[in-house]
Amino acid sequence: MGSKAKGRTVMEVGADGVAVITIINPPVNSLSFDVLNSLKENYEQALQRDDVKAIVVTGAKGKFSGGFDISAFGKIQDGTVERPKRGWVSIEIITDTLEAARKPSVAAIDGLALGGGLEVAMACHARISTPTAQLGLPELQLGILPGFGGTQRLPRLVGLSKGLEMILTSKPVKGDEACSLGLVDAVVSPNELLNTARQWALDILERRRPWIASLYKNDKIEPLGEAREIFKFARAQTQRRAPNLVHPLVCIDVIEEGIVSGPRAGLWKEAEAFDGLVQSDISKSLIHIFFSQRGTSKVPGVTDRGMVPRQVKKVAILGGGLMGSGIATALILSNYPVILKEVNEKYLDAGVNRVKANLQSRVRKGNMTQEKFEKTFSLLKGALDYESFRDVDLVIEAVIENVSLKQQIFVDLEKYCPPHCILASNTSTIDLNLIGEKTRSQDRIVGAHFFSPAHIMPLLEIVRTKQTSPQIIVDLLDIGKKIKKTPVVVGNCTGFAVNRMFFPYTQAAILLVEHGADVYQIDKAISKFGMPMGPFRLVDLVGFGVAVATGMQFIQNFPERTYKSMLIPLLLEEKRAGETTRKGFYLYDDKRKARPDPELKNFIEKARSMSGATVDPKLAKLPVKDIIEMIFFPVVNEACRVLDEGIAVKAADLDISAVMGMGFPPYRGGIMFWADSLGSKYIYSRLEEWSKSYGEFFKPCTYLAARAAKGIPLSAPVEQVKSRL
Ligand SMILES: C[C@H](O)CC(=O)SCCNC(=O)CCNC(=O)[C@H](O)C(C)(C)COP(=O)(O)OP(=O)(O)OC[C@H]1O[C@@H](n2cnc3c(N)ncnc32)[C@H](O)[C@@H]1OP(=O)(O)O
Repeated sequence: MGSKAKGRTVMEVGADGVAVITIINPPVNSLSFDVLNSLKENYEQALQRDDVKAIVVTGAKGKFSGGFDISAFGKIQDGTVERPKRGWVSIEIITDTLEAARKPSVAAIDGLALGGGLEVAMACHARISTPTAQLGLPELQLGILPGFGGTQRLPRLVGLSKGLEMILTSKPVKGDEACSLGLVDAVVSPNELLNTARQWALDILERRRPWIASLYKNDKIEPLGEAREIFKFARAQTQRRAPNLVHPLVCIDVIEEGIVSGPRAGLWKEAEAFDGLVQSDISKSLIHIFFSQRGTSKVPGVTDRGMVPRQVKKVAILGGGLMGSGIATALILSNYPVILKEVNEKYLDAGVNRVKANLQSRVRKGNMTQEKFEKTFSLLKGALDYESFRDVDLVIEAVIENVSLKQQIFVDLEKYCPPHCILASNTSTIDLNLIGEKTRSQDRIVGAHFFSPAHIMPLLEIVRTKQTSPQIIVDLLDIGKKIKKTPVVVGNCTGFAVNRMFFPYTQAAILLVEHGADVYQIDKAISKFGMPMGPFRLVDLVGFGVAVATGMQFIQNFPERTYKSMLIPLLLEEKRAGETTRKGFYLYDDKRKARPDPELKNFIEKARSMSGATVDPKLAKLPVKDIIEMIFFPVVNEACRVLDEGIAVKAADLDISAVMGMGFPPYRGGIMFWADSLGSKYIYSRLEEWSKSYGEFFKPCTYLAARAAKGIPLSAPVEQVKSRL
C-alpha cells in the first residue's frame, strides 16, 4: 500500500553555490516522515554551510511530489505511528525552517506538485514549473484539509476566490495556468528547469528578483467585508453540493481565520483542524477508497505473474447503439483507432452520429478544441462487414442482449479476427460461456462491461470465465487504465458484481412499498444517505423495459430470493415506462423535473392485492435509519454472496464497484466498508428479523451468518478468517 521505500532527500551543492535538494520516494515522491525529516536536516545543513548561497528544491525522476504519504494516515489513525507534535511540519519545518530561511529558495516543479508537495513549493520564495506540471491541493478528497500551510498560502498567491475554488474542488491546474494565476513565477521546458531555478535563486539573493514569503503576501486578498461575502458564498455553495460533509466547511473556517486573525493564527487553526479531521470516519472512508481504487488492478494469480500487457493498436466495436457509441467515444478519446460496425447504413450513420454528438458536447462545454475534435473523430471508421477486422487487436461486441445473435457474432469474429485478438462482450447479463459456446476461442473470450454513458461512467467490469487466459485480463486492465476507467475483475455469473448488488436495492424498495412504505419517503431517505437519487427515481431513469428484462434474469437465476411484484409490469401496461414516457413512479415536465404522482397509489394497491402482501402500519412511518437499513442490508447480503462465490476477488473491489457503478457515497467507504462500520452481527440480526416478517428476500446468506456468529468483519480475507476460527 502506497510508497514502499522509506524515502529521503539528497543535497548536491554546485560550483555556483546553489544547493539542490531532491525529494526521492518512488513512485510519486510522497512526503513520508522520513522525507520530511531529511528535508529539514538538509535545509539546516544548507543554511549552515558557507559554500551554499541559495537553495533549489525539486523531485526525482520528473515528479516534484504527490504530497504527504497517504499510507501514513492509516498508521496514525490506528495508532501504529505516533502522531507528530501539532505544528511540527507546518510551522516548525515548512514555515520556520523553509520559508523563514536566511538563504533564498526556489521550487523546480515538474510532473506533480500535489497536496503537501505544493505546500512545500509554496513555502519557497519562488516557483518555476514546466507547462505540463500539475499543481493542486486535493486533500478534501481524502476527508482532510491542506495541513502544511496550504489553506493560508494558496489564497495569498492566487486570490481568495480562486484559492477557495482550487481547494474545494480538489482540481489541479497545469503549469501555464498556474503561472497566469501567480502560483508559479515562470514556465520553462523540463531541460531548462533546474538551471532556470538555480539562476532564479541567485537572482533573489542578488535582489534582482523579489524575495517573497507567500504567507505574508496580501496584495491579492480582498478587504475584510468583501472577503466575508466570498466566504458566505463558498459556504452556501458547499452546503448545497455536499450536504453530508463537514470537512469542506471546516476548511473554509480555517482559511477565514487566516484572513481575519492573520496567517500565523490561521496556521495554528489549520493544524488543530487537521488533527481532528484525520481521525474522522469520513477521512478513514475516503482513504480506504483511495487505496481500494488503486488495488482493483492487483489481481492475485493474474497480475503477479510478471506478464506484460500486449499493445492494442486497433479496436473494433459491434453495434452503434447507446453502449457501442459510448464505448467507441471512450476509446477514440484515448487515441485508439476504432472501427464501428453496424448491420446497415442507417444504423451505422446513427451510431457514428452518436459518437460525433458525444464529442461535440465536449466542444460546446469548452472541454475540447475544434482541432482536437477533428483529430479525435477521424480515428473512427464505419464498417458494414468484417473485412476490416483482419488486423484488429480487440473487438468489443455491444449488440442487443440476444443469445443466438451473440453466438453467431462470436463464430464470425473467430473467423475474421486474427488469432491473438481479444474477443470481448459488453453483455450485462448473459453467461459468457454461452456466448462463446460455438467457438474454440474460450481462452480469449472476456466480458468488458461498461456502464452507461460509457464515455463518462468510470467503472469497467472485466468479466473472466474459468477459461479466460490471464494474458487477456492483463491486456484489458491496461486498456481500462489507458481509457481512464477503473477496472474491476469479476467472475462470470448473472449480473456480475454491480448488477447483482443493484438488484436487491430496487427489490427491497418495491417490497417495502407493497408492505405500506411510501415511494417518495424512500427516495428522499436514500438521497439523504448520499446516493445520487433514490431507487424509484433511478428505475424511472433507466426505463421500465430494462428493469423488467433484467428482473426476469434474476427471477430465473435466483428465484428463492426474488421478491415477485407486478408493480412495474402494471405501470408498463399503462404505457408508463419511466422518464422517457414522462410517467413512471414520478411525473416529468419538459425540463425532466420530477414530481410525485397521486395516481401511483392505485397501481400500488393493485400490485399489493396480486402479490398478497399485507400492509404493515409500522412501515408507513419508517424512520430514515430503518429505510436505509432495509434497502441497503439486502445489498450487503448479496455482496457477501458475490464474495463467497468468488465472483469478486476482494471486498474492497465491491466497495469500488458500489461507489463507481451504483453511486454509493465514497465518504461512506463503499458497501462492505460501511457494513463493517455497523458490524456483521447487527446486520445479521436485522435481516433475520425482517426475514421472519417479510420472507426469504431478507434471509441472511451463510457467509454473513458465519461471520456474524464469530463477530468477524465481512471484508476480512478468507485466509484471515480461517486463522481466527
Ligand atoms: C498535509 C498534507 O496537506 C496532506 C497531503 O498532502 S495528502 C496527499 C495529497 N496528495 C494527493 O491526494 C495525491 C494523491 N495521488 C494521486 O492523485 C495520484 O496517485 C497521482 C496523481 C499522484 C498519480 O497518479 P497515477 O500516475 O495514475 O498513479 P497512481 O496509480 O494513482 O499512484 C501510483 C502509486 O503511488 C501511490 N501514491 C500516490 N500518491 C501517493 C501519496 N500521496 N502517498 C502515498 N502513496 C501515493 C499510489 O497508491 C500508487 O501505489 P501502488 O502503485 O502501490 O498502487
